[in-house]
Amino acid sequence: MEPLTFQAAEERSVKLREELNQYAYEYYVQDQPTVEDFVYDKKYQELVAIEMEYPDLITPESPTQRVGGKVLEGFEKVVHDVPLYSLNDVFSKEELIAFDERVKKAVGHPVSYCCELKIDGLSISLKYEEGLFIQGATRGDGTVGENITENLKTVKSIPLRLKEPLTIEVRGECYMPKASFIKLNQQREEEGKEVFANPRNAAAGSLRQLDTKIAAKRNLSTFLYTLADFGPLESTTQDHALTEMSRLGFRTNPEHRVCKTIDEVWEYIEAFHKTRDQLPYEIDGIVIKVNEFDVQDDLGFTVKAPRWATAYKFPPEEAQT
Ligand SMILES: NC(=O)c1cc2c(N)ncc(C(N)=O)c2s1
Repeated sequence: MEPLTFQAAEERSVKLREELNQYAYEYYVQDQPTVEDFVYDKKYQELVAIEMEYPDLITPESPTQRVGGKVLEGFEKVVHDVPLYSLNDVFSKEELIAFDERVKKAVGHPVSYCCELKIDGLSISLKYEEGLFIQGATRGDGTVGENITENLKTVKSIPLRLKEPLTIEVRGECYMPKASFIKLNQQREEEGKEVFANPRNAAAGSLRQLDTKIAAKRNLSTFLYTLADFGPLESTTQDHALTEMSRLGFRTNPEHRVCKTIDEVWEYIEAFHKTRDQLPYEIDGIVIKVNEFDVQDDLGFTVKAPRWATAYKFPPEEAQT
């Protein structure tokens, strides 16, 4: 086939990138692929060939930028503009009711709660400038984390460009699905390497790799759940913020639910305590947040944790006898 002129190559690369990023969004974010792998692979190879012929055509959101390949000397430190808070845990229904009583007493009226699964992964913070992914960092101590942007670029569910050119910052969890964890440990056993104790350690170990090619192969995924810098977004509740993050292209957890009473919260907790083994990812509890952001602002924070949220922790799994 005759090599394309620059003009033709530019037009073709724009179209290929749009198609490939849409396919990847359907597969990795919506879990609803619409094309077979071979369709994706064929178009991907065509884009690689065009970008090799005309490297100036490469853009930051090109899917070819997700394969990793840099070997970093180390991770730079990142100071979080908005600190990542930690949560006060509760371990019983009684403690949960006491949390609700404290909230109602402080606020003076009943509130609704947004309940979300507590994903057993690694907290991450993602920064976007005019829609472009510019920085990804670990939680660290909540104020200072590590810059792991290069590794996070290889995580296919993290959008390299948002569906709107917004300047925002979001937080969430990077995790390894149970199936990937089992496969990875089988491989490591065959290679005589030490196996990971659990998916959380496997995800953390993958994101701490200085060779980004290794992270790219670890099939990590994400659920985003906090708007840290709203930019121009005007969500007034946590539930709406999740909808907005999903609209912008982030992967959010579909199991969240707004509960009007603490009894409803307890029903939600019991339901997932029973069924969590059927989830394709590990959870270690439920996060309960006052849904309305103005009420969150009224309640504020203690030294380290929000007064408007708590984490109900499941008892450690009964040892599988
Ligand atoms: N430490 C924290 O603040 C949180 C930790 C987590 C976690 N591991 N999974 C989900 C959520 C959530 N949906 O809010 C939070 S919030």
